Amino acid sequence: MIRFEKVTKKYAGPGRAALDQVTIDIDKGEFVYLVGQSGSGKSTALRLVLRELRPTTGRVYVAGKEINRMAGWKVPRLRRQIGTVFQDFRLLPNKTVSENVAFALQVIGKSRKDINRLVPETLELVGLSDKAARLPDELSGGEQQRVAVARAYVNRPMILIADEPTGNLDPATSVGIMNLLEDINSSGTTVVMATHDHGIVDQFRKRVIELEHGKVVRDEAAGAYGFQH
Ligand SMILES: Nc1ncnc2c1ncn2[C@@H]1O[C@H](COP(=O)(O)OP(=O)(O)OP(=O)(O)O)[C@@H](O)[C@H]1O
Repeated sequence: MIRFEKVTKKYAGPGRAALDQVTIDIDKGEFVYLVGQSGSGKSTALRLVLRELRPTTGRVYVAGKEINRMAGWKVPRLRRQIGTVFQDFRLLPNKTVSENVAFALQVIGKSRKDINRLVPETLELVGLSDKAARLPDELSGGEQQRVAVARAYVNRPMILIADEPTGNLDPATSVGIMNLLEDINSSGTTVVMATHDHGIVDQFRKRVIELEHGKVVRDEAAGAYGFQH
């Protein structure tokens, strides 16, 4: 589903490559943690999958297509198949919960009929049916992140990318978000999650890919957060 083939990404300016000859293969339906210290290259890897960046050398494949070569007009279609969740939620403050989730479908031209079916169904899935008419600032952090997950998943993407999704949440709330991500993963969506959250990685064992200075130093099925921590 996602393949990095000897991917090197060097940003402009001096300094070492953010990713250095990285080869990774992630199958459909996997749940993978990307771990590593700040600056190790996790966000760069995620941005390459979204084609927000292109590799300096090497190839990135998503669903069998080499996305660096993909024509620009096809990129929105690629991104439509990838849901994203971030540490800071990124909800639209003036839209209700329901409108935030609906907006993700409106911008890709879904019909009113589909929107009216998918939004309540997805809010139910994340346990927020009763908060549909609230504004984001009337919700707890955990609830806001549930809205963000609903928004990422409402189009049933083949891949869900989560960059530090539990970074702003307390441990109990984080467990709730992980349960949701696991449910989404069970439906067949491939989940790639960059995280510093030792507790979560150790509790919800999944494949762990560890980066250090832009290189893969560990790739372990059902791994712990790290040996050194
Ligand atoms: N837009 C950019 N321009 C130049 N250098 C960048 C840019 N983005 C990231 N870098 C550098 O690339 C390296 C990898 O950064 P990246 O953000 O991928 O790491 P990370 O593992 O996601 O870190 P964090 O856990 O802090 O989010 C770092 O040295 C960083 O300073």
